[in-house]
Amino acid sequence: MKGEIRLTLLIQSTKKLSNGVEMPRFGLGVYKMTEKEEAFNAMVTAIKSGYQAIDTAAVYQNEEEVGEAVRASGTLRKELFITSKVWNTDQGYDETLRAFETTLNKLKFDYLDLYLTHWPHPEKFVDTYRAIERLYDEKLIRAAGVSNHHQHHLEKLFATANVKPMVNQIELHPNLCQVSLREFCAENDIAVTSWSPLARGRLLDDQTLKGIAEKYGKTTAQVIIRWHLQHDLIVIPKSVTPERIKENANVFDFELTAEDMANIDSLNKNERTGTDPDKMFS
Ligand SMILES: NC(=O)C1=CN([C@@H]2O[C@H](COP(=O)(O)OP(=O)(O)OC[C@H]3O[C@@H](n4cnc5c(N)ncnc54)[C@H](OP(=O)(O)O)[C@@H]3O)[C@@H](O)[C@H]2O)C=CC1
Ligand SMILES: O=C1CO[C@H](CO)[C@@H](O)[C@@H]1O
Repeated sequence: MKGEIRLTLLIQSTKKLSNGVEMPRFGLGVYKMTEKEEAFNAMVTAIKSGYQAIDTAAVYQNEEEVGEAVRASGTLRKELFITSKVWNTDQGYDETLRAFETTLNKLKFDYLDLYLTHWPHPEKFVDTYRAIERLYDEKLIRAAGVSNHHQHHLEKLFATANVKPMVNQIELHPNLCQVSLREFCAENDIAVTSWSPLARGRLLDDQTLKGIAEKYGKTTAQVIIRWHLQHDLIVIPKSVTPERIKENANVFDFELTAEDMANIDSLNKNERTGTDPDKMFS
């Protein structure tokens, strides 16, 4: 019990976004949680274990379960940070406003903490973000952001946006370190969230990571999550397995040395598990 309380306190570390909103550095990703009961149980387990953030999207088809899990968790809505995203087929100004309303209705919330353009649709991402800015101005979302945006997409947004995106959620893990995009985001005060932080499980048998994990008495997943946190990234590992949900959160009681951070950095191969945003719509 004592250990659980300690873990809960430790995982409540936040990153201050450019507008001053505190975003939890650690949360639960819920992609592929489409089986309703499994999704609901995983989300409740996470919140009860101290997770303060959930990352969903309209296309994940589990926004209802997110809302239900929040209400069933015994944690106040305002203690949690919920992100969702507008899917590609709903992009455009009016379409995004409508999609947001649907999302809010599914969640049965009266606001979202963060809303993102899921992918930069070449003809529509600027208008999509304009709608997200309107939602921000109307205080329906606490922070405005994007996902899968390269530097050139962000530069295009900067030319028209009144408010720079506060977050860019991109694929990022030791095989895809995204160094230059991370630097560009830092220069522009855009927080970076790592999606597929465990490379969808593909990195868990890596020998370098296994060796480092052994040294700290941690698992490979915990070492990777710690690597994200020490790089000032927001990290949202997904798991439906109760033990793993707890394991992934148990990363606040050790620190990787600079040498181990550099060893993990050296695993970079610029290798994606998902699609390059520039190829998503071609
Ligand atoms: N913006 C975007 O375009 C995208 C956003 N995302 C977001 O990022 C989140 C995370 O990315 P995701 O693609 O889900 O992949 P992750 O890198 O988080 O890996 C998830 C996989 O790793 C397994 N796993 C998790 N923890 C452990 C552990 N401790 N030990 C062993 N295996 C483990 C899970 O299995 P199991 O569940 O069976 O336990 C699952 O198979 C998504 O859920 C979503 O919220 C993801 C993709 C694109
Ligand atoms: O969030 C997501 C989950 O993964 C999907 C398949 O790769 C992506 O298209 C989507 O962006």
